[in-house]
Amino acid sequence: MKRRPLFHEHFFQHKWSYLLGSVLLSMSLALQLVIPLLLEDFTDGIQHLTIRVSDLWSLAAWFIILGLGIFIFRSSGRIYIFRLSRMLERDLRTKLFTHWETLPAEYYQHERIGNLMAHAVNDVNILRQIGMQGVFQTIEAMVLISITITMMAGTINVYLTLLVLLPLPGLTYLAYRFRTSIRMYSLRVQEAIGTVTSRVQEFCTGIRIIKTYVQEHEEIKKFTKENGENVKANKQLIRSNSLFASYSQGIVGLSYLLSIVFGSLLVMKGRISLGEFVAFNTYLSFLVAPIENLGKVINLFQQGKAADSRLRNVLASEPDIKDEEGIVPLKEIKGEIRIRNLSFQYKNSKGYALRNINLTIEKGASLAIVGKIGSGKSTLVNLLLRVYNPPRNTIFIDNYDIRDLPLKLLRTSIGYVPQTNFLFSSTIKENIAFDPNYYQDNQIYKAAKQAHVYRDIMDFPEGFNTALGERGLSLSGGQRQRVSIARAMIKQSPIMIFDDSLSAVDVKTEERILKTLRSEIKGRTSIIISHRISTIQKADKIIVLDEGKIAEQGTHESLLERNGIYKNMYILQSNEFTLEPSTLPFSSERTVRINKRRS
Ligand SMILES: Nc1ncnc2c1ncn2[C@@H]1O[C@H](COP(=O)(O)OP(=O)(O)OP(=O)(O)O)[C@@H](O)[C@H]1O
Repeated sequence: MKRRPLFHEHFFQHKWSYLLGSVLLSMSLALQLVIPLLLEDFTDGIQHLTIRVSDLWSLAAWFIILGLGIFIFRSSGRIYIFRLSRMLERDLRTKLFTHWETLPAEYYQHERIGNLMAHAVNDVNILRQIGMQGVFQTIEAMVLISITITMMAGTINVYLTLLVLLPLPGLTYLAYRFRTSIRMYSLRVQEAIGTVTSRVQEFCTGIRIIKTYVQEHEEIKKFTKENGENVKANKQLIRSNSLFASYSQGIVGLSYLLSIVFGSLLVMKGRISLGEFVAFNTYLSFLVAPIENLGKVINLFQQGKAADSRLRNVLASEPDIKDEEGIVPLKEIKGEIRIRNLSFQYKNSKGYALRNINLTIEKGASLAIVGKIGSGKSTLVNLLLRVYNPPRNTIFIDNYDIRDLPLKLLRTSIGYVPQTNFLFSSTIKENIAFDPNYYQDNQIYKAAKQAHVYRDIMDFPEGFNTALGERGLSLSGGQRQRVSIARAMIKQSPIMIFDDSLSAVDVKTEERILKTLRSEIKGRTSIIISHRISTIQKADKIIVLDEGKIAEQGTHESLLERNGIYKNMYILQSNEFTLEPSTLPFSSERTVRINKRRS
């Protein structure tokens, strides 16, 4: 279904508030239009010497009263309308953020962060400006132009009014002519800002690599080029906007010229009084700003249209990983996992990441996955978590196809420590208790102790309240991993997944953590991925993945008997160097060389 422009949605939702704001603003404009009438009387009074000193005082009093009235109504109308535009800004950002949270991981692989930021910042800002200046100046222009023209024609001279208005339809023509170019250039500006923002974001994230690889110059070159594109796009937009504004002023100037020449003639012929001539030109001066603003507003609406359509495109992207129709209203998961004939191919990839996987993990059992880099280990757990959707009828938990389980239940039932440990810019405590459930301090401390990071945290200046991230403390790789483990442990989930979660800690710490984890996760189903045999050798079952297939499976002992990939890995990682090269399975020169080097 085609979605209504976002600004329309907001406008209709708040139509009564906008009406009230318009009424307040219109009242201030109506008061403003009394001024030329006072000036007319005053000028005619001076010309005919009928004015007295007391009239001057009353005129001054009128001006003060009018000024106060204009001030009160205008500022309250302005505050009212501007407040609505801030609400629009808030609602749009919330809508975007909420929508982004529903989108799958895949979406973020294809979208540049800079583009997403440009949507959240620039596009939303443009729509806010429409709600602010756009609405305010449109109301002002419509009210002022219509009443002013009525006053000019009704109270002074209809022919002179028609004459000075003659050039003004040219403004509509101009707006039409510039419409396409302004919209096109503003789209280019927004895209260019997206690119520059992405570059800055990438630069900040990768600053260490850039410096260590001495790529500063190259990065500056790329940035300068993209920044230049941004300036070029802006220049084109400014050129269009300026040309439009200058032509508009020319048209307004022509109206003035006509008013002065023909108005003076009418005064000389006695068809209008000098006071009326002054009042007429004052009215005309009231028309200049709104007519000019109308031009700017038309351009702003063009930019808004582009921003609105970009935002609607973002909001139209459908999350393909969501609760599907007919989900089983299960409340709890026990933890038996069955995988049947699972093959999986990423959308943008040619080959299969997983091929014909068949596997059962009993409730409470532990499974270890080893395999070369890129053999499909993380893919398997990502499918289990439905970060990507597995094909139907391939992965079952407690005999339910995971596609039929409520997504929230599935994910809250899995304590997951990912390969890349992301910590938020908040306190350590908040990073550990990162879950919909509320946790007491002692539960947080317990999880930290289980992950063997409690002592490290207590050594930090503010313990668990120490801030991490941009303006806080940086943790070592091993500390990050252990905080991530604590985050997963606190959930007490029936299924635990550790994806290469101990790679950054030394072997001794690893041993201690594993010992604690084994006793803490007893009775829960666990999956441990690792490149280190030492991490996984005590698992109930070990599978060896090779190019997406299960090449071997069994216990540590049974796999060592097989003289296969697992045993080869074991020997390579083992510190036993007494083995003769001839006894090594797949013994290669490289294996022998490594062993010699070690000894
Ligand atoms: N999002 C993705 N899109 C396309 N291909 C992907 C994606 N993620 C992984 N792959 C590919 O799928 C294959 C398996 O990757 P996966 O990350 O599961 O391997 P892994 O065994 O976990 O590797 P590692 O030990 O390095 O973590 C690889 O060939 C990888 O390039």
